[in-house]
Amino acid sequence: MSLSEMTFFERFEADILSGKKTITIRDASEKDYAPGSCVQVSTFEDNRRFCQLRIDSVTALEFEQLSERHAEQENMTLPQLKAVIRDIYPNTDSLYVVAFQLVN
Ligand SMILES: CC(=O)Nc1ccn([C@@H]2O[C@H](CO)[C@@H](O)[C@H]2O)c(=O)n1
Repeated sequence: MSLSEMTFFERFEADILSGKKTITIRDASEKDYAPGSCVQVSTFEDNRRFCQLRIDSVTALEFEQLSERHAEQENMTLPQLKAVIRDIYPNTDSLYVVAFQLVN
């Protein structure tokens, strides 16, 4: 996927648009987003564009370092966040926290 595009599962759309979700945690395939750049955001399921985000930072993180702070920024509990990440990325512990803000 291009570095000016990002997809999210549709179930997170409302939290992103309301500003409740301000990070996403990805694997190494998405670690190269450039801080300061804007990305077009679409749903994973039907590729429907729903917003633009500005990338604030991309920070390496091991699964075991996931904290309550990350969960808060995901609008989840820590056990929920860990379960979601294990589900999406069952085969790696090397993750990246992508912090963003909504454009407009
Ligand atoms: C659709 C796609 O390509 N990939 C992903 C990967 C992750 N995420 C979300 O980021 C957080 C931490 O992983 C959680 O909120 C995840 O559900 C997502 O929505 N879409």
